[in-house]
Amino acid sequence: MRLSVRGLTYRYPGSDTDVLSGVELEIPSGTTVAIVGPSGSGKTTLLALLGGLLPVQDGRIVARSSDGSVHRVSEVATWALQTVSLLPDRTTLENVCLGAFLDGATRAQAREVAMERLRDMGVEGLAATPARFLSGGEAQRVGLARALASRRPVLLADEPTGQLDARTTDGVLDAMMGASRRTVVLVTHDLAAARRCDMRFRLRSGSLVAAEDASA
Ligand SMILES: Nc1ncnc2c1ncn2[C@@H]1O[C@H](COP(=O)(O)OP(=O)(O)OP(=O)(O)O)[C@@H](O)[C@H]1O
Repeated sequence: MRLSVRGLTYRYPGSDTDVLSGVELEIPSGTTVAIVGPSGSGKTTLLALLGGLLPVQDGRIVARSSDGSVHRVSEVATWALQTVSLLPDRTTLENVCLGAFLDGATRAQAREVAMERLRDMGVEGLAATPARFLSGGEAQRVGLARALASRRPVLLADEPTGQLDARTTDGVLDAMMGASRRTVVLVTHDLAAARRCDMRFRLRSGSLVAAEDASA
């Protein structure tokens, strides 16, 4: 799924400045893209606009599949958010099954794919644990497993490794960027994660600039 962003400008209601001004972005199908930039530069806002959580005020966002058909990103994307919202009284496995139910999987299919994604994230031992007992980092990995349990071709991820140590982050990124060849938009402060992406952009003064090296 190819994503195109043209002239995207956004201002929060009541504010007198644009958070984003004229953002241009072209993401070929199956490409992983990191969006970096200082705190408050508008990264989460851009992701929210991409996924339809905020209404587009000015500009255009299009998702196009290889046959040329056009989609709303919200219909083809799955999310991994900074603050993971799991159902606290349901088990880890049940929470991850929800990702597969999004695609219309049967209960048996959902359980199979959910167990695979939990293994990818190294948390399969927690399958039967109610989500309310998980640590922050465990919950984050379960949230990512839930996102990846869906076959939707676009993954929008906001700091999905923010609560993980470096070694765990590596394994999680392997799974996230692995075989499925999704189009991934990753908002991150984690330079190691940004460097693993095919392309990197920095938000500066409301616009995106190519970031060869994600360090500055
Ligand atoms: N609902 C809102 N109403 C008004 N202003 C907002 C709202 N949400 C965010 N902002 C402002 O928009 C700007 C961009 O915020 P955003 O969360 O997109 O930045 P960010 O780059 O993701 O930051 P961080 O790295 O700290 O998560 C900030 O100045 C923030 O205060």
